[in-house]
Amino acid sequence: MGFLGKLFGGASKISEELQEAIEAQIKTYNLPHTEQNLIELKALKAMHLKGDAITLEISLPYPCKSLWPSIEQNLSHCLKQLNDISTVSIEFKTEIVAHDVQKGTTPMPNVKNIIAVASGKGGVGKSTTAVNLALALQQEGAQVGILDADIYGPSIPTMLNIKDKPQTKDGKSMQPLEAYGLQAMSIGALIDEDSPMIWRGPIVTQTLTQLLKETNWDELDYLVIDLPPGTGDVQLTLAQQIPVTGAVIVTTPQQISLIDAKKGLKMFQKVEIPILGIIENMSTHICSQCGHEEAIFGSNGGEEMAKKYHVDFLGALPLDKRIREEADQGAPTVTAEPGSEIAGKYRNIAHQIGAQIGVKKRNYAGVFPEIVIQNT
Ligand SMILES: Nc1ncnc2c1ncn2[C@@H]1O[C@H](COP(=O)(O)OP(=O)(O)OP(=O)(O)O)[C@@H](O)[C@H]1O
Repeated sequence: MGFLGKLFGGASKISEELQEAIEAQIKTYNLPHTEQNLIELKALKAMHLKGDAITLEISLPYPCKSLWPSIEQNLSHCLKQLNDISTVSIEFKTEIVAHDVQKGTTPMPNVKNIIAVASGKGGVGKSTTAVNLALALQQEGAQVGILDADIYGPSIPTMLNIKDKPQTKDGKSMQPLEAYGLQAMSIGALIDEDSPMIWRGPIVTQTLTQLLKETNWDELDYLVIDLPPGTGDVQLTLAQQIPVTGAVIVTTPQQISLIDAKKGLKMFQKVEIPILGIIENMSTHICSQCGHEEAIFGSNGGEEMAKKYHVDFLGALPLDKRIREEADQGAPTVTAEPGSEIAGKYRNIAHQIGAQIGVKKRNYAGVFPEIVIQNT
């Protein structure tokens, strides 16, 4: 007896044979960026069969709204292979849960998953990548926050055009700032733009941990943290103290950046934070005048590094004037030009990150999915 049959074999009016056939068809399709089907992902919540029309209620564990039409098409194709089914409709929802964090840390009650964005070297585009990814995750259906922990160059308020200072309701905690549907907090919002950051390590880590914990994040699925560049004591302490679900490393393809990115990778491995993957930024430059493509910083460094260290290569972003201009103007590319090829690249990376987290171990005992079959 199959999975659906085991649950409802006695009570359901649908023949056991049809249940098994439906289950077998569903199992032939793996969801994008995962190697799991709806049943393995515990994403199938209910099925209704009326005559030869079937409706599936599915709840995906990662945000991918722009992929829903193709998922629907693929599942319809699989189910329509059965003689008993001629119409398939799907009701989608996104339901992101909290996943495991590294040993020695406790998950935050109002933040389900923290994604740390790091780079070994400064200036490789870590903040630009972090903010575009946060926006992409949010556009795809998640509740997202961004914490600008880049003490040496807090740039998120500029990139999100945030001019307000954080407010407090109780004198103890701060309300997150808001932009484009994102919740945001930045060390930059609390300090004078022109004051040099000459704090010592322990003060930096204490301030950042406070900033994280004393912001009233509102039920976040993901909090993206833009870490300070480098792999020194500050970064190591943060990696040990912040409950992180996974880390993303941003690098340019050039050797000098890759050497530092490897140090970053090893730092996360040391504190047992899973690496979600490597992003190669400023991969190639496409001339806005003649369209000529040039690998200014060398080619494929990030991809080769990912292969060597057995981590995922999440994708490459070109060195493109628009990415800089739009971030400088306070509307990052994913928001300014959501239909552009570049925004598509950020979205693709966001899907992979979400999917990787979605298949990780949950930080509570997984509940057996409640599947309801109705035959009306
Ligand atoms: N793919 C890209 N194409 C064009 N410009 C980019 C790209 N990525 C980032 N930039 C630009 O490069 C500059 C540095 O980017 P960013 O501030 O994101 O780097 P960073 O790694 O966070 O730096 P730091 O951590 O040292 O503050 C910015 O002016 C940004 O607009």
